[in-house]
Amino acid sequence: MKTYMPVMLDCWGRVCVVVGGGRVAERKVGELLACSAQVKVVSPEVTPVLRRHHEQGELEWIPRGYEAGDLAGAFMAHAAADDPEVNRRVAEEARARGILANVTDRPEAGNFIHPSVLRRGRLVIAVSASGAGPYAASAIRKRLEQEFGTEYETYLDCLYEIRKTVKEQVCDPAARQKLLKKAGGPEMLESLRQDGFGLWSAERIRQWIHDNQEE
Ligand SMILES: C[C@@]1(CC(=O)O)C2=NC(=C\c3[nH]c(c(CCC(=O)O)c3CC(=O)O)Cc3[nH]c(c(CC(=O)O)c3CCC(=O)O)/C=C3\N/C(=C\2)[C@@H](CCC(=O)O)[C@]3(C)CC(=O)O)/[C@H]1CCC(=O)O
Ligand SMILES: NC(=O)c1ccc[n+]([C@@H]2O[C@H](COP(=O)([O-])OP(=O)(O)OC[C@H]3O[C@@H](n4cnc5c(N)ncnc54)[C@H](O)[C@@H]3O)[C@@H](O)[C@H]2O)c1
Repeated sequence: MKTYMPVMLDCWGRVCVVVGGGRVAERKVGELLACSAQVKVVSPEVTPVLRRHHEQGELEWIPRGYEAGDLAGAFMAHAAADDPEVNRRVAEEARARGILANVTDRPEAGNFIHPSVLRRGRLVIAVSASGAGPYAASAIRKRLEQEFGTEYETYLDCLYEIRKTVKEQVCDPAARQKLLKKAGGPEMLESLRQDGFGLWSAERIRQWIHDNQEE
């Protein structure tokens, strides 16, 4: 069985080329735009959603078929045309350039696959069936959607601020570690729940540090 390495890629501002402009390309572009990639779509035709992204200046659309050289300067490529021969050529160019490639009709020709993704602000839950079947990954993601509600977005925003303040204000490594461990634990989620998931003020954070340092 093939096992994959899960990673969180920083695509911000990096050129990511998507060859094809259909339903599958649209899904992959959605994920790329969510992480602020610089998206370039090469396809004679695109879906209305992709066209709208283009008109709003959110991506570059090259309205023609793929040509060798289209991947120049790219960080990542997606081969999502409905022509296997085109996808094969895209995969080949990506391999020759040593860049990341997702090949939608023949995953083994590329070097990464997409998980099913649940986002709650900073919380990202990615589910993969490692190629066994996208419906299974999607169904598991939908179950997790029930458990991890929108409150997790505020929870992690708060945690981010608390961690920043602790790192600025608490010099002793042992005390710092104790606080950070506590902040990441289940009690913090409960405290925030009791406060109605409002973002804590700087004063409230200082108070929390003070209360929990003295214990
Ligand atoms: C999770 C998700 C993420 C995303 O795409 O962003 C995703 N596919 C999704 C949907 C979906 N895919 C397919 C259908 C039609 C139904 C069906 O055929 O079953 C639907 C349903 C729909 O479209 O509604 C068909 C399909 N998929 C692949 C092939 C080729 C092959 O397996 O050889 C074929 C046959 C094509 C054909 O022959 O026509 C390949 C891949 N699809 C993957 C991911 C990767 C493995 C993921 C894993 O196993 O964990 C992998 C390997 C590569 C990749 O794409 O990265 C997303 C769900 C998002 C969500 O709902 O949350
Ligand atoms: N991995 C997945 O999640 C997944 C899911 C379903 C289907 N697929 C596969 O993905 C591919 C695309 O499926 P779809 O449903 O988006 O198809 P689609 O018919 O909706 O879109 C195909 C797109 O490819 C474009 N295209 C055609 N020739 C091209 C060329 N020479 N250069 C660039 N673009 C070209 C078309 O203009 C169109 O925009 C198919 O090969 C399909 O088997 C993958």
